[in-house]
Amino acid sequence: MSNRLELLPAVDVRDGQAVRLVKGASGSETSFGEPLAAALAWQSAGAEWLHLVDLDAAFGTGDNRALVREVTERLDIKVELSGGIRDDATLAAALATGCRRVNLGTAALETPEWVAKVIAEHGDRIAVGLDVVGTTLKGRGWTKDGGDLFEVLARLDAEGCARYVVTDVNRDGTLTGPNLQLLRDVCAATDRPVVASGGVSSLADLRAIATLVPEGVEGAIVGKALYEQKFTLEEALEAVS
Ligand SMILES: O=C(O)c1ccccc1NCC(=O)[C@H](O)[C@H](O)COP(=O)(O)O
Repeated sequence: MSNRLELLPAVDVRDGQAVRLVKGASGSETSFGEPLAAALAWQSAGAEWLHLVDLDAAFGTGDNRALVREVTERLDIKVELSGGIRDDATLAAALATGCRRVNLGTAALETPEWVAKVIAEHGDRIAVGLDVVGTTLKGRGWTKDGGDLFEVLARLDAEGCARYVVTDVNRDGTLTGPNLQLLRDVCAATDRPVVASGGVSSLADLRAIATLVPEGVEGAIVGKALYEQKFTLEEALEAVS
């Protein structure tokens, strides 16, 4: 494991547009234009990863599959793909985009046998998104309760899950800072790498997350702070280098 925090700028897509939500709530979108333009801008700024979310697929309001495939194909950097990947067909379509890995969320809560099977088949191309309010997991676009964080984490660890993307839903898109205690608690409960998501507002937040690399935090997803120009991606990469 590297001792440098990886940064994953986020492009969340709703109805063909790059958007930011507040606490993941459907209807709270602010639009930031073309997803491909945003992704190419992060790549030019030095990103090694893109976190790409199909929000329509996550919410069950359609999908942006063609656009997600186009973005993934046009980039040279690694892509982590999230949103609505819940069965063989959606997983096959997601992996066929050429993304480096996918995040499963709802499926880990609702169809655990299938998730165990695809973890066994695809190894570290599968990550699980642990999206929580308190210690209650959220599925179906973060709208439905789905069990206890630490019980599900223990089960996924036993099944060989390679990596977790941990989001405090109440911080997501709020620019109120990451939930560092949640990240510490998850790292204490698993030996798998953790990607932090939600709430980053400043370079100080990124430096604070970087102090958790020795505990198991591997990366941090950054969305709204970049779109609202709280700092540039170049500054962020410098801050964690
Ligand atoms: O990732 C999902 O599947 C998802 C589902 C429903 C609502 C939101 C979802 N993801 C949001 C993100 O991954 C954000 O891009 C990320 O947490 C960045 O948050 P922030 O830096 O606070 O804008």
